[in-house]
Amino acid sequence: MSDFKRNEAVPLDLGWINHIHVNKSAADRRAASLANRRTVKKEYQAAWLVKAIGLIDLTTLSGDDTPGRVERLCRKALRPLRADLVEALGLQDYNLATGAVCVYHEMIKPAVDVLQGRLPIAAVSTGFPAGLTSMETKVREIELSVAAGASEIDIVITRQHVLTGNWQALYDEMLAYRKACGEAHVKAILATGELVTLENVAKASWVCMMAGADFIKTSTGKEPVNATIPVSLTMVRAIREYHEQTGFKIGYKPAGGVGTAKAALQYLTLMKEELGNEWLEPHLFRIGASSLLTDIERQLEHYVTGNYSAAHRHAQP
Ligand SMILES: O=C[C@H](O)COP(=O)(O)O
Repeated sequence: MSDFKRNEAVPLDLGWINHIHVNKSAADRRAASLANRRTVKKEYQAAWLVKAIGLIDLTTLSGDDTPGRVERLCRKALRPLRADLVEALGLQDYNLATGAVCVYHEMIKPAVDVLQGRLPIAAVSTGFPAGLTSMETKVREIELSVAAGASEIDIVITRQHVLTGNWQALYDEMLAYRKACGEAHVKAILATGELVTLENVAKASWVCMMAGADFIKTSTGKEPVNATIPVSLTMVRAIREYHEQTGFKIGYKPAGGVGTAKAALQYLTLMKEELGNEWLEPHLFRIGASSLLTDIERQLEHYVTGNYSAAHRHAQP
């Protein structure tokens, strides 16, 4: 991470944005092939699942969240696996924890109380999940979340800017959010399930990166369709090309509906194949998920009790 240079806004190039084209059937074919990949050999899958734990933004974003639930989530984030599993996997000397926790603004304080700086806190701001409060309210929400102790802010973009092709408005919005975040890293949630086409997903990815987003993230988890492999392929290829053109490395966060070890392995494989090992670290890759850790723990338990092959019959990356 030593040569890591945080993204900075670059001028919006509308000529470039308007010419972006995505070959949907090629993306679909590539996505279908990913399910059969053998990049990660079976014997390494347990190690990859342990790695995946460190990439999770362990999330609770429910209307009935309470301080008690968030405190429990944070304790789980600090000790993601049961002690017997840690011992069986030989991980006693490894400081295993999730990448971060992700909560609503009102739940930052209980998270701060438990984590005490040991893990980053990501807060969803800007009128999550629809993002349809006033711009003034959204910017203020970011400022309050940063002041409360969030070091990462997951913003939601205004979907109508994409749906009406108003790229300048999206760029200006993202610039304002990035400025309000200050030193806190900003993840731009595109809500891809509401953007209709992969072309829109690609264009929105580019505009948000050009306006200074540190990460681009698929979904809030509240849209009818959340993270998918074709959408992810489109976004990580935009990240790859943005890096080639500007030298800035942007992180990627699939989120919403990523609930199985099998899905996590597919996303790790995708990142490795499209962007390389460097993008398998928490400063460039997170998986936003509320239930994934439970399934990973279950699969690792099968692994240490010898039932791993059976458990992973359908989980080949
Ligand atoms: O940002 C994270 C998502 O809201 C989590 O979605 P999930 O509950 O489907 O895992």
